[in-house]
Amino acid sequence: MNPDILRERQNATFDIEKLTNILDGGAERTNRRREIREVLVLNDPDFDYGTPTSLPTMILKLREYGISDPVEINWYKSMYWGTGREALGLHYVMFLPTLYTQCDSEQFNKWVPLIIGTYAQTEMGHGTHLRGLETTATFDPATQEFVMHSPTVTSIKWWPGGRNPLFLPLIFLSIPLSASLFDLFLSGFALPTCSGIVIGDIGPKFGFDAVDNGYLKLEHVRIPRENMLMKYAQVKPDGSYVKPLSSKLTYGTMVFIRSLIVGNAGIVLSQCCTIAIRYSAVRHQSEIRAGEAEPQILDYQTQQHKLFPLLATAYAFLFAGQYMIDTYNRISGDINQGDLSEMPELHALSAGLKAFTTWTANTGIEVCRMSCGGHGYSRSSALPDIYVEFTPSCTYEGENTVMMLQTARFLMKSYRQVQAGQQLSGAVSYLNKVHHRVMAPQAVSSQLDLNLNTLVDLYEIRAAMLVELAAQSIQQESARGKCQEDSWNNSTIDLVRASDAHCHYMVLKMFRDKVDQIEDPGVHSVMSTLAHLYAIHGMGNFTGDFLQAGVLTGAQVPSVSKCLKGLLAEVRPSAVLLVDAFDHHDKMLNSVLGRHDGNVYEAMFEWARSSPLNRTEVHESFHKHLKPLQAKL
Ligand SMILES: CCCCCCCCCC/C=C\CCCCCCC/C=C/C(=O)SCCNC(=O)CCNC(=O)[C@H](O)C(C)(C)COP(=O)(O)OP(=O)(O)OC[C@H]1O[C@@H](n2cnc3c(N)ncnc32)[C@H](O)[C@@H]1OP(=O)(O)O
Ligand SMILES: Cc1cc2nc3c(=O)[nH]c(=O)nc-3n(C[C@H](O)[C@H](O)[C@H](O)COP(=O)(O)OP(=O)(O)OC[C@H]3O[C@@H](n4cnc5c(N)ncnc54)[C@H](O)[C@@H]3O)c2cc1C
Repeated sequence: MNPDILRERQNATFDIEKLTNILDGGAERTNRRREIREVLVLNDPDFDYGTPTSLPTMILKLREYGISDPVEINWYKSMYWGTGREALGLHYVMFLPTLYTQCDSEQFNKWVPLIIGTYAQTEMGHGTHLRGLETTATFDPATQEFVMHSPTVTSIKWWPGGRNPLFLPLIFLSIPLSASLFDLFLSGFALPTCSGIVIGDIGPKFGFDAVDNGYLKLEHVRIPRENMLMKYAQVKPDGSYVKPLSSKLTYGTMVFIRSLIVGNAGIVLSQCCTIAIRYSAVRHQSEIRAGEAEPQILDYQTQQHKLFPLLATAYAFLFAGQYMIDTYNRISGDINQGDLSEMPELHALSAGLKAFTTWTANTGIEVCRMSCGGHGYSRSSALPDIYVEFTPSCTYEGENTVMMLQTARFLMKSYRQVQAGQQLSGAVSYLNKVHHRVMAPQAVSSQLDLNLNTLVDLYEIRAAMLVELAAQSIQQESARGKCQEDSWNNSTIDLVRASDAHCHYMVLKMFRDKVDQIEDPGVHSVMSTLAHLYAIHGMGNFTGDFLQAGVLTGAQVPSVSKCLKGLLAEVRPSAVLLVDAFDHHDKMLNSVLGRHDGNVYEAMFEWARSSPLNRTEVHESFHKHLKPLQAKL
């Protein structure tokens, strides 16, 4: 083991295993995760690490081991495929969940165990604006069939992931039977038997190469009436239409995956922090004091400033992911029982946190890569691949700006309710104080109060202030004679800013609530330091907001920076131990820089030598091209 890494792991001030247990949701979950990793994957003789041929093996193994819990599926898949993306991701996170949530019982029993499928919603002309989708589904009572058709070039289904030419069971979103509703259909196609279908691949992408995103053009293709997913809406044999309790129930799968993406952003950021911080502990470069040995780059304050706030953010997003999926499970359970009262709040929370966490993690991955210098740019670090696989999450499952505006819509509605004298509950209950001016900024002391509860209050006031400013912008636009829609559009910068601040407050509050639950003194102490770092770093990035909200004075601004530097120094001794607690296995990280033993240089040389380019001392291209050319000179 590298001596630097060894030294970093001495004198731990907290129990790493206990922190790993907290991240997993308990010691039993940690044991189960490791059992899946060590016994069911790494020690499985059939396991051929991450090669495409192992995909069918993985599916059969999941069934053989009876793994059906979504989280356990993800543990197994992420061990199997490491930081890459496997071709069946969409099957697991969209196709199956849609069948689970939108099929009636007869359809569920008929389809769920049997098929692999994709999710064809986006069209060439519309991805965000679902009410603009053009694919039609016209019911023919004479044959009891739906006629599926792509009337225009922009209606061609574009992007369905995992469009395996042999299996084409897919979930459709199609123009509705009635003007504002969407309905889901299972195609049941199996090529090449169906005529009227034109499919293909949309071509090379930025990344996401394990997934073959395709296109699908339908020319009056007929499918049985029974292929409409009929849990919430039905078309009767006589063609009569039974509307769902809410037209937004059709959007349920997107809310599910957005809820998963929040925690996934934390996982991906924790992977990158593991790589960058372990590497920074073994990389020596330049000098701090002339004549002395080159220091670990982790001892440079700028390197700590790059990485430690991201480390705190990774923990924050992992805890937010736990809160998000628990909230999703609770509210979707109520929806399943017909209680849709919290569906708007679930939509607003999942949409906002999906955008907030992916935007932040996306930027953070690049900071981790650049903090590793040239070796960070090498594929051996795994950081370029992680970035290329993660970055589309800012676009898919709801483009982030649009998602932030959906959250803003909920915040504006809530603000109006407070203005009308209503008492709010849930995540927006802090807006009640705005109305009664309880949010009047406290007379802040000359010293910045570092108590975590105080910091949460300051973020709450900042969010409330920005919500009020956005509402006032809309009101001012209306007062200038703008229609409601133009007033909204002319305020969307303010609206996104308000949603971002609302999500930032929510994430810090979740982090603080999780820290409060930690009983072990050592773990509580180090987590409390990270939560402070998360809050103070955000205050440094958005100082203007806090000044504008009147909760920070110009005289206090220098103390924010001073406090930040102190927290960075406080985290330094525990940095490697904090990434060890994420418990990412070397095989899954697949990173020369992030190895648990820190033996980077030896591994890097072996990695380079294993390249096909180095299979011979002199590359064949010399003999084939250069030598004949030289002979002619
Ligand atoms: C079972 C096994 C599971 C195994 C799981 C393993 C774990 C895996 C972990 C891996 C995690 C992450 C990896 C992810 C990899 C996934 C790869 C994904 C590939 C990509 C796929 C896709 O992109 S699929 C397509 C996605 N497309 C979208 O998201 C479209 C976005 N657009 C929309 O959602 C809507 O158009 C929009 C909401 C923007 C507007 O809708 P619209 O109907 O126009 O509504 P509005 O007019 O704006 O508003 C009207 C009112 O409706 C309310 N509302 C809107 N949406 C919802 C909703 N979803 N729920 C509830 N309410 C909604 C809105 O608030 C308005 O209400 P108001 O009261 O009138 O204000
Ligand atoms: C890797 C990847 C995999 C995908 N897999 C699938 C899949 O399996 N199945 C599937 O159905 N789809 C899939 N998609 C498609 C994805 O869902 C859409 O790309 C996404 O919903 C964004 O829609 P769009 O592409 O139409 O972008 P647009 O909505 O056209 O966005 C372009 C710009 O317009 C802005 N904009 C749009 N509407 C508004 C508004 N109301 N207010 C302000 N600004 C706005 C956006 O902010 C953005 O800046 C995938 C996409 C990617 C990148």
